[in-house]
Amino acid sequence: MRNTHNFNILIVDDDNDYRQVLELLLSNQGYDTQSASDAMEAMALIRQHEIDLMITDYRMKGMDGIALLNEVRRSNPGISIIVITAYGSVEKAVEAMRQGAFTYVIKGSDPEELLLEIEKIKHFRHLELENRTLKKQTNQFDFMLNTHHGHFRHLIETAKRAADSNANILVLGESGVGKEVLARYIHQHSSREANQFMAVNCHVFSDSVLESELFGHEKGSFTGAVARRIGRFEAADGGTLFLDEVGDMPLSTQAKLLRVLENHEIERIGSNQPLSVDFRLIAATHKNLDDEIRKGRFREDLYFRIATIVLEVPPLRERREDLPLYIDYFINQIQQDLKKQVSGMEPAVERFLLEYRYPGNIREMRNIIERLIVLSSTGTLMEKDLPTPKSPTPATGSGTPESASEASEAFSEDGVAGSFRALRVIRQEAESRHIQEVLKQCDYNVSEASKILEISHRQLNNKINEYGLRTPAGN
Ligand SMILES: Nc1ncnc2c1ncn2[C@@H]1O[C@H](COP(=O)(O)OP(=O)(O)OP(=O)(O)O)[C@@H](O)[C@H]1O
Repeated sequence: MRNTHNFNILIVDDDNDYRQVLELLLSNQGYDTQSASDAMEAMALIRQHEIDLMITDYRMKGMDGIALLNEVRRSNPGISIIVITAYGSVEKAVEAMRQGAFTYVIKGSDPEELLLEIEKIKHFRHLELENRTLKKQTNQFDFMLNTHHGHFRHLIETAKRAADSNANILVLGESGVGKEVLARYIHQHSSREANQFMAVNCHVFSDSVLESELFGHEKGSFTGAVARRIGRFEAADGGTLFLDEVGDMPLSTQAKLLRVLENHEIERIGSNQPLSVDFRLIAATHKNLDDEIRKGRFREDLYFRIATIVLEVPPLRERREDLPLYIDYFINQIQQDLKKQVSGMEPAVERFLLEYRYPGNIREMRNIIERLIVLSSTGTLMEKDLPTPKSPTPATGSGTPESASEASEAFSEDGVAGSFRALRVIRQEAESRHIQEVLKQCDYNVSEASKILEISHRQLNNKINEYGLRTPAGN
């Protein structure tokens, strides 16, 4: 059974039988449904309920499906729309898509097709929500300009200036330094701000899926292509395309990307109709692309295309002067998010936060502070809730115990508190091994693995980064 909770679908059709069949089909899948036999009734229901998706017949007495679609797009632009049409009026349905319908479905076709389209809509809505949340976060990132680190300040100022141009930007830096945050910051300070920021992580898709993600495909262009799909290049039209982990892109896709950047045109897989696209590319990688070029794994001509401006984000451990700024920022943010008041921290916690080397960079600092706040029952951040051995090993090593032997050192270190920390380390190791095994089982398909592990796609990506797990393409 699909996870369909809290997804409210309005069915509009003057054909009672068809409407009832659809209602039955969708409520059997666990969706909440409302139904209306004409446009007026539909509009009344939209005013009363929070509707996520409207499925409307094209041809109806009175106001037809297209007029209803236009009315809903104007009054409730957040509602996704699918148009149902009879055989023979496909051009009209395509017109409906041009007017803003997500897709069309032919009456009497396999119901599984409709269910798949609904799944897709849910997926897109989820991405949009994530996008909005990240965008809200990005609004607060002007605090980055308060940096005390000369090179980082210069970098942010360059990013802001570069935002005005249309130049392709390459962001380099270790995992978790904030490359995506910087990319969003650039988008937000650019003239494309009102349009999409479309992020694609090249590392999480297998080679063929990556191409279909980027270019989209026509229905029937390969097994499993049950409906037309708009790719990310097209979806980023007018906005910014963020290609994360571009160093992991297979050579064949690199060649195709280069052509798109040269011609500003794409063809969906299974179509030979060129479509012009206009997006600004920001690419990012934690890899050393010079090395990759030398080893023949990255095209030099593509490098020159994507690297008009290169921004290299320094690791957090090289910006020690900024640690107090970030610590305060995250404590403020997280206490607001969790609605929990932080009254202070034990001196050992402060020492730790200021001396730790943060191999996972800003992402790791955020996680550590979040954990300290979640675990604190008194409002004071406590040493016992720190995730690693007490000594932060500021000068050498990563500061995170990486092996069972390090864990067992922590184990013998200081009685009960040490034992808890060691257990935590062992648990993290077990978790990392388990995730690696599941990934392997699923042939490194992150979506499939996240389902088995019962965590979100994003959480799994974070774990992959946190534990430095690499799929074969990343090795
Ligand atoms: N300047 C910043 N201000 C606030 N939070 C930040 C900042 N930079 C990074 N973060 C936090 O760190 C997390 C990681 O950032 P981001 O995803 O941008 O890093 P990344 O370098 O793109 O990582 P990866 O290479 O693993 O994709 C974000 O979710 C965000 O919470």
